[in-house]
Amino acid sequence: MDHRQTEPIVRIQDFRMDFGRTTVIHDLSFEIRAGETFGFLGSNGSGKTTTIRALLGIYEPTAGILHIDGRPFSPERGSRLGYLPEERGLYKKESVIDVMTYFGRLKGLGKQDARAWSLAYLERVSLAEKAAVRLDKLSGGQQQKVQLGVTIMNQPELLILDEPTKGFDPVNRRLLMDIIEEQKRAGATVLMVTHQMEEVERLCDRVILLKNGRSEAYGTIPEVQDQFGGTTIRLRYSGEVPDSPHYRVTTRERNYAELDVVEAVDEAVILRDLVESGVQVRGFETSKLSLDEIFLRVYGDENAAIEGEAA
Ligand SMILES: Nc1ncnc2c1ncn2[C@@H]1O[C@H](COP(=O)(O)OP(=O)(O)OP(=O)(O)O)[C@@H](O)[C@H]1O
Repeated sequence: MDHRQTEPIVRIQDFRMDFGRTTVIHDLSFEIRAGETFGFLGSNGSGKTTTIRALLGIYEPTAGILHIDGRPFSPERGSRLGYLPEERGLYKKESVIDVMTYFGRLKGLGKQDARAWSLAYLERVSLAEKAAVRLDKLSGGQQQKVQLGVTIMNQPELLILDEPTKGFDPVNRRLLMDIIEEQKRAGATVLMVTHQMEEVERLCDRVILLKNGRSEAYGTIPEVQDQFGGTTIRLRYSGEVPDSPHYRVTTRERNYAELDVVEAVDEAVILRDLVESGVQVRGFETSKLSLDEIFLRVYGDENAAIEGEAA
C-alpha cells in the first residue's frame, strides 16, 4: 500500500446493500485516510458488519464503490491487511503457539520469526504459560487475545477490527487499547467498530455514526459534537428564562437550568440576551455534548420504539 497517494486508503461511495427486498444500507459514503484511526459506530443492526463484509468482498454490494487503496479488495493483495471479524474462531484443537505460527506463515513470515513474534506477544498479554495449551482450553477472552495477535502479526497497514474489546474486563480492555494504539503509532490505518465511547475518545481521529444503514454524523469528534448543536449551557440564575430560537431548555428547576444551543451562535450572545431580558445570571458554564449523550440522542428513540412495541 502506498501512503503517498492522495487517494484515501478506504473509499466508500454511494454504497447500497439489499438483502432480498430489504435495503439495509442506503447510499452510504465515507472515507478513511492513511494513518488515521476511524471509529465505525452505530446501534445493533445498523449495518457496520455488512459494510465491512462488502468492503472485503465477502458480500457483493447492490450498488456503489467500495475501494481499498483505490481498488476493490482482493485477497491476493491482502497480506498487509489485518481483519478481526465479529465472529471469532481459530483452529481450536491445536496449541496456541502452533496456531499463531501457522497464521504467521500464511502472512509471509518465516517459521522462526512467526514463533518468536508470537511468544513475545503472548508474554505481553500475560498468556506466556498458555503457549503450549490447546486453544479450546483457553477462556473466551484469552482466545480473543490470541486472535488479535494473529490479526496484528506482520504489522498490517490496514487493520479492520470488529468490536476488538468485546467481552473483555476493564484491565484487559485497557491492554488491548494500548496494543491498538501502538499499531496506530507504528503507522497503521485502523477501522474499528466499537460501542465503547471511552475507546472512541481515546483512539479515534474521526468517526461515523450509522443508524438504519444511513450516516447520522461523520467527522472528528469536535465536528460531530458541532453537528449536534454541540454545546450545553448550565445556568444558575434567578428570574425567568425566556424562550429563544438559539437554545432549547432541557432542564428547568428553581434557579438552575440547562440549555442546549441549537443554532450556531456565540454563547456570549446568549448570555447578553439573558441579561437583557432581566435574568440575573449567577453561573454560566458551557460544555460540549459528550459522545455518550450524542449516542443517546441518535439512538434513544430506537429503544423507545422497541419499548413501545413490547408494550
Ligand atoms: N446475510 C444477511 N441476510 C439478510 N439480512 C442480513 C444479513 N446480514 C445482515 N443482515 C441484516 O442487515 C442489518 C445490519 O446488520 P449488521 O450485522 O451489518 O449490523 P451491525 O451494525 O454490525 O450490528 P451489531 O452491532 O449488532 O453487530 C440487520 O438488520 C441484519 O439483520
